[in-house]
Amino acid sequence: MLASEEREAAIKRAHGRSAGYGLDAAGVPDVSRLSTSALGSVIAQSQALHKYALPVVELLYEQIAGTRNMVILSDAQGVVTYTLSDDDFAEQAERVALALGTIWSEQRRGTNGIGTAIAEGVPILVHGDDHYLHANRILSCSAAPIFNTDGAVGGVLAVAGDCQWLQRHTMALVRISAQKIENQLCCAHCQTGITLHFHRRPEFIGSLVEGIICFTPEGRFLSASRCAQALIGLSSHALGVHTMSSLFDIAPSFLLDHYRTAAPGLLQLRLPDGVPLYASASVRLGRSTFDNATVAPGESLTQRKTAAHSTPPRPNAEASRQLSSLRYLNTGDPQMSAIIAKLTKIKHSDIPILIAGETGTGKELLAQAIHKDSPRAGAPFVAVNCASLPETLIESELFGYEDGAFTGARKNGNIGRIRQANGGTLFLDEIGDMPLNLQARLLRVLQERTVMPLGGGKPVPVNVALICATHRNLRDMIAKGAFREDLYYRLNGLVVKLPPLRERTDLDVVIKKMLYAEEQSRRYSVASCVMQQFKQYNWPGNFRQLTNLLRTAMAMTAEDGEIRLEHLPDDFLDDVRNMKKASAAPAVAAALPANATLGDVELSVIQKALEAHGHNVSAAARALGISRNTIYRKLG
Ligand SMILES: Nc1ncnc2c1ncn2[C@@H]1O[C@H](COP(=O)(O)OP(=O)(O)OP(=O)(O)O)[C@@H](O)[C@H]1O
Repeated sequence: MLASEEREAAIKRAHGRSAGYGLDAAGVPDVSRLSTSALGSVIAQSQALHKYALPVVELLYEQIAGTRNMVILSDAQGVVTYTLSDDDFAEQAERVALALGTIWSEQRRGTNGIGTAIAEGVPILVHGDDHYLHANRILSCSAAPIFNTDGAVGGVLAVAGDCQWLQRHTMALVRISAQKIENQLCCAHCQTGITLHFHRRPEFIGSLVEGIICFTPEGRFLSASRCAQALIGLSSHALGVHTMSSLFDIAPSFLLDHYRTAAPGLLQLRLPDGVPLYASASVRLGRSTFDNATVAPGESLTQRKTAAHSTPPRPNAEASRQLSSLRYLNTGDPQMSAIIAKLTKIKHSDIPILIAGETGTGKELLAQAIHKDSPRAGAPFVAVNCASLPETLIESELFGYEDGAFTGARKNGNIGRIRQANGGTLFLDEIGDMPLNLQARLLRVLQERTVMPLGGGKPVPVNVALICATHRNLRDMIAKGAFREDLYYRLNGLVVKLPPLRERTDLDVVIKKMLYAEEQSRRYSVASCVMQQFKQYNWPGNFRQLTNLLRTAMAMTAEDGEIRLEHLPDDFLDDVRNMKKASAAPAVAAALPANATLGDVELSVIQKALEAHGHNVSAAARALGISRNTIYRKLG
């Protein structure tokens, strides 16, 4: 909305343009209107705009009904394509030819709400004598351009009425409504793909000022709302060369994993310049839509209600969402049942929890389930992977920093992940990878319950529940002087060790739930000979590998949805064959010394996979169900 001097300047410019068009201010206005067929084709061209704008127009009308006003929708040339008005204003509107098919461009009508909003490209109030043509000075018009995602004006939303009845808040209502329409037009670009709703402050997500950005399922840029362009600092045109990874440093597969977790809270993203953002996402793939509503693996993924797709949640899905997440993870394996029983007992206390287990066994998923079942469920769950952050960044990332604490530090500083988790749960994944000097700082935070940001300032009190995870043997690390004993005893209030997939006795139930979570609109099943192979396989990548394998196999199935041997990837079948000759992981483990750590076993499995795939890292990563980066990291 323009400040009053800016508005006056805009009106002045509009008068200049109107005079330039040779209009006679005191003359009879051109009130001609399009023929019915010409108007029909204009409306047909505005179909997308109408689809998303009309519900908003009706809502807007409800707010101004009875105030001698009319809500108007025009196309980008100022042709009125839709009106909704009070009867007592209709006569006045008729007098100035404010009707369907009339053209309110500045060229025809001089300074006026619709035409001037198009010419200036901003929301504007044109009131009484602001109008260039004397005949229109009985009007007051609040108009806002509706921008397409490419930045061009696609139409105008306006409220026009008797100038003696000006309602001060009308301009704000029109501007908000136009923005609502723009946001919906932006989301409409994403019939299949990923839509991120984001803002620097979590409380603004879901509000009108959130940024909306859409990507294809592969992560290519599709569209961005104006707020998104402003928050990112790039125009829609400049965003065109970006992908989800280049902008936010996350891959679409990460999002899919995120929405299969038990408590997919807000995502925490970072722009290339380091600015942190909070985001929620809606992923629409084929007939499945899932988003930030609570989704546990195996539960029905939440069907997001939109005007276009509205599927009521199924009663059983509703019921299963009532189950606690920990109970949900209890699928009948005795080791898991024992873990869940222990965790359930302490879920109301803030006892630090240490989760051990091989890669992909569901450590983060369990941590989220613990958080979701705890009294802290309404507060943030903040996960930090100590292995994936460069050593130089862990400190600033965790503890935050003051303005100008170091070269390259962001203006206004950064509160750090520990403070972001205040009131909630801090999950430190791969805690064994935390450098020794930071272990000392973390210990101080846990003892003193305060954080001291880098670059000075006062200690800030924090209140977090701590859950850590590791695939390493921390006791061995302590013996080697690589992990602080005092920190270890602070972290291990309760230690639970997640069983690897090959030891789980509930594979049938788990797979059934996973298939259902992937796709509820179709029934999938696993042929018994395939299940037999699954049970014999050693699953070095654990759940992560199983998830990837099932996704691929599901895409291969025929009409009946049964996963048969021919639907499994060749490298998996090769692995199964090789393993039958000599069961890989136990053999690897057996070949290692008795005091070998989980890390040693992992390393051997990775080396074996590399050998089996001719040292092709991508093929080995695929076979293990882990990323190439993980292989490089583990080998490094
Ligand atoms: N019980 C389960 N049922 C279904 N999917 C699961 C289960 N446990 C884990 N997964 C899936 O497996 C993948 C890996 O899980 P998660 O990240 O929790 O493992 P992790 O042990 O933390 O892995 P890493 O050690 O590599 O960080 C995720 O996609 C997760 O959703």
